[in-house]
Amino acid sequence: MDSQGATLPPHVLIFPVPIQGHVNSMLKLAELLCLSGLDITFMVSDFSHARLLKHTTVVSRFNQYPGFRFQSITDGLPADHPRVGEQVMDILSSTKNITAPLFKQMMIEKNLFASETRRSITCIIADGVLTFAGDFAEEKGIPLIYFRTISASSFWAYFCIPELIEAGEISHEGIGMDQIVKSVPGMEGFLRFRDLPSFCRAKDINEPKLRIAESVTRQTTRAQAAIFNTFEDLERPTVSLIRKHIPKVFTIGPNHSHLKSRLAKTKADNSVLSGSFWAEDRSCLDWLNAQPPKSVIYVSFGSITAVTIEQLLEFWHGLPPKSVIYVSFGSITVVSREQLLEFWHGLVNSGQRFLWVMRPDSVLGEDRKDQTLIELEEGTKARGYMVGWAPQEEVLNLEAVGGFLTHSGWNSTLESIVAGVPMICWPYFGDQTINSRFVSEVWKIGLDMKDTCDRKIIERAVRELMEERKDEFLERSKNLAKLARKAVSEGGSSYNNLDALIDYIKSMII
Ligand SMILES: O=c1ccn([C@@H]2O[C@H](COP(=O)(O)OP(=O)(O)O[C@H]3O[C@H](CO)[C@@H](O)[C@H](O)[C@H]3O)[C@@H](O)[C@H]2O)c(=O)[nH]1
Ligand SMILES: C[C@H]1CC[C@@H]2C(C(=O)O)=CO[C@@H](O)[C@@H]21
Repeated sequence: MDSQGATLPPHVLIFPVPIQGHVNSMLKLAELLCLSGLDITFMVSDFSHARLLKHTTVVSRFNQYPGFRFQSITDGLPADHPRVGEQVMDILSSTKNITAPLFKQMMIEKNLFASETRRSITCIIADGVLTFAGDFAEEKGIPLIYFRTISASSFWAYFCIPELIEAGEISHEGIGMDQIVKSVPGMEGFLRFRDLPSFCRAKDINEPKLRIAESVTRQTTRAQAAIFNTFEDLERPTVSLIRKHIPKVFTIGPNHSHLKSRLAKTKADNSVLSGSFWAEDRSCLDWLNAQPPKSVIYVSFGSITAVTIEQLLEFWHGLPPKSVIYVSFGSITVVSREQLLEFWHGLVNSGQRFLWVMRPDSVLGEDRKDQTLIELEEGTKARGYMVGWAPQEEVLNLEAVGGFLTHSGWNSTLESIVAGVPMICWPYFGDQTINSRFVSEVWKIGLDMKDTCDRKIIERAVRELMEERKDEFLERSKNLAKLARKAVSEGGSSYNNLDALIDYIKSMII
């Protein structure tokens, strides 16, 4: 590097798993690093890139940062792959088998993205699940930091899979799902078998999902450091245990709130960029603003969850009168035309007002918003509101929203915590089953109805959250929200940890 090059900033490659929840939090990290003047190459799948270009303002947003570039690459799945429900797991094998060799070739051919104005990559921040990015970093001697986008507690439970297997605590048949798990240190008091990450619900200890979760998590220790989208006051005991295995752990979250806090110091506009893969319908904000304070429950199952129509009908029938419901099936759910109609009738017959998020492409066999959906929208207007995709973070911060019925994806959980909104959790898979246990038993800011989908249970849960125990839930949620905001403000733990991370990245330039 010549004398001019010596003054160039570090150049970080950020590489998320191309799924909504992962891209969202890693885009926020990218902007946080851009604000500190680092050069960033953000590697994203062709599929997600096209979605971002179509539905967000990423281009104009990142044009403000001359050191930022997108680089797209295939996710290895055919264009028409649904990327929803359980099938989302295909992304792990397709990226490993197809993306990995292309990534390696691209990195070599492009000389690690070096140019006149940019160093070659000085550090890779890879999604903790993308082990091939770690292999490449190791092979080329490039400093590696893993960013696992789930909670520290979920990560820790995955990390303890070998101990769970050793203690015979994986195959819980005959033991009972409500028995307490003993082999996850720090969680002996409250973690039941049903709360373990869903991949631990294996009949056989050699089940591929279990073994992949174990190996992917354990290999994190080869990185020089790890980043978590969490904050010390939220998960301190678990983070301390992780630090015994990975000495450099940077807790810098909640990323969306941290970005807002940093933008407020440096830019006139501190609005946080949406990384939505779908077009946000902002008209629901006006509708929500017209509702009484804390009267609305927001329902969203994130971007991967797939539910059956029977389960959905149970939800709608169970909701109490005079509560307004926000309904979102996230980005992954698909239903048939017939199921959709059944669902809609169930919803309308339940007599509730609701705000319903229904993606136009979520009806199986329909590529466009067809007549059925238009009719449903019309019919829904009488009782509520329907949108294709919501600006969730903004929705949660509106005065009208008093509860969030969520699938407990980690971003949704953090967004609800920052907004001080109590949750009813209906986890679908993976890390979500742990998150929901922490919401109900550790932070006590909501209810966990995992493994049930019964109208009576739902009705009871909604009444408990929105009426009977409303004040205590709101009080604790408000307190936790304060701690989250403190963490990302100047002098807070996440704020300081981000500064330390940036110094660390600078120190790694060879
Ligand atoms: O109508 C909607 C619904 C969702 N969102 C956003 O989409 C994101 C969804 O993220 P998350 O809540 O984490 O759900 P998933 O997309 O399902 O997340 C995947 O990735 C997460 C992070 O690894 C995991 O915790 C989850 O289990 C996994 O399913 C959030 O930022 C939401 O604000 C919207 O903007 N509008
Ligand atoms: C594709 C899913 C398998 C594991 C991933 C994950 C994680 O454990 O980091 C969380 O949620 C899913 O999006 C990912």
